[in-house]
Amino acid sequence: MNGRVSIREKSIVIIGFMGVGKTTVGELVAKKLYRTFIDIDRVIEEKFDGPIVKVFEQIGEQAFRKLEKEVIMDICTQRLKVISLGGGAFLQDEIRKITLENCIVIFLDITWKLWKERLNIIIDSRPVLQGLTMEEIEDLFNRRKGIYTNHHSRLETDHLNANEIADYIVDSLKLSYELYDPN
Ligand SMILES: Nc1ncnc2c1ncn2[C@@H]1O[C@H](COP(=O)(O)OP(=O)(O)OP(=O)(O)O)[C@@H](O)[C@H]1O
Ligand SMILES: O=C(O)C1=C[C@@H](O)[C@@H](O)[C@H](O)C1
Ligand SMILES: [Mg+2]
Repeated sequence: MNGRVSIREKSIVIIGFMGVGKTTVGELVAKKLYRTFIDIDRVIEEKFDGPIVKVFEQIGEQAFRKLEKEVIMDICTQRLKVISLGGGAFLQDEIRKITLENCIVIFLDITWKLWKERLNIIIDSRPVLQGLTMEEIEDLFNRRKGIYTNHHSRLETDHLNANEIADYIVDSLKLSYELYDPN
């Protein structure tokens, strides 16, 4: 894919911290835009026929990151998809570069105050959080902010439900299509 792809055809990539709602919102955005939804964690889970926690146990984080990169490099050059990344994908330069070049990258942001209320429902399925103290998780949350600073669009999600976030994304995309590709 090259720079001449119409903005209307570019795949949408959703980034942000673990549990912010990338998978939930991505699926809704895809439905609203009649596009295919791809969740990178799910692709990896299907390859391993088991949850991400098991994948980490079997191959370790380093091999997971390598696989995550390969899957994203392959998928993000496709058009007309909605793609939700894993929360750590943007740690890798090559992933940041290829998605920013080829896709519309949307950063779902959340404050620590709201995010920490969600910890209980996600901790069992997020190996990176397991065994950390609350202070260590907050530190990770703050350090990870830096990797998401490269994006095309940022949305503050505090106090919005997933459907409201998806509607906001769809509306802002339609506006940018009209602005940048009026035909
Ligand atoms: N806007 C929201 N308000 C409240 N809860 C939400 C919202 N969005 C998602 N959730 C809930 O938060 C949890 C995590 O959501 P989800 O799995 O979509 O996060 P994620 O960003 O894809 O995480 P990961 O980076 O680990 O893949 C789910 O239980 C989901 O129902
Ligand atoms: O933020 C992270 O490092 C991760 C987030 C999840 O989406 C999974 O990709 C995995 O649990 C690692
Ligand atoms: Mg997810």
